[in-house]
Amino acid sequence: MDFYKMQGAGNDFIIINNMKLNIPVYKLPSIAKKLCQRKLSIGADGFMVVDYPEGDADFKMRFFNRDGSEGEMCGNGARCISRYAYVNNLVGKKMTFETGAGIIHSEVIEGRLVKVLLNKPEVIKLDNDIEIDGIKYECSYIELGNPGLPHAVVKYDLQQADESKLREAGKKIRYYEGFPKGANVNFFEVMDKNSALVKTYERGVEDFTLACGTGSASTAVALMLKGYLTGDRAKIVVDGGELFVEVERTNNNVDNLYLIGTTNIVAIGEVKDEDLII
Ligand SMILES: N[C@H](CCC[C@H](N)C(=O)O)C(=O)O
Repeated sequence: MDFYKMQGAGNDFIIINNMKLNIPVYKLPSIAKKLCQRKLSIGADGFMVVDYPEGDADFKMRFFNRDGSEGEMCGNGARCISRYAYVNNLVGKKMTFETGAGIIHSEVIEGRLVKVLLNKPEVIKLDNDIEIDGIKYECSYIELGNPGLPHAVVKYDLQQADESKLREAGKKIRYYEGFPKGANVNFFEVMDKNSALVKTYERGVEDFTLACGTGSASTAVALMLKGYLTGDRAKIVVDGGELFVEVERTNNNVDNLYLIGTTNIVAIGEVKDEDLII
């Protein structure tokens, strides 16, 4: 089984082409779980599969978290799979693909840089403040696409933060009863009118990742609509690098939401994991 290991802003993925491999879909979650284990296997935040499209798009992207759960979408994953499809001659520089949250339009701008038109925010609750164990959090809730990928956007003094307290908070908010699908928890600290620091505790990874693309985009939307950020382009600084988010909107209505950033092909290889019984 040939694979690519890629990362975008430190969010890392294993990618395979199931149009060649034809692995039955029901086997994919267990393969994801196995291969994404750090130290025991290749290790990654997520496992992505290029598959035959159901409609007119160029291909279908299936996204699995490292715990084997299927996510509706993944922004950094979408950027990486775009470059994967391009370098493997499956598509040209511009492409469309199906995801669990809807169709994605994407473009390999040049070299490692990819720009993805994300699914629109279908749910935006800007003032969704929450209280857990007596601690109040300024929080917004956003779902990208339909069915939507759930994101909480939470204010936090990240530069002063105690890592283990932050992780505890992330874990609690991720399972907060007010979020029926659970949520990816994006803690933010505004840097200036055009940039913010973001750290995401991810559903399905159940820990912080070095970056979350849809989380960074959801945060940019919430911060622009709340007036923390001005202009229509934001720089989001994450532990694994930088992402850029562009928001085209009519007042509070988001028309187009773009995620831009570099991708990195780490390795191209063949899976030989003896623990993997396919
Ligand atoms: N890291 C991803 C999000 C993965 C979504 C996943 N954690 C879930 O909620 O199923 C991103 O760049 O957008």
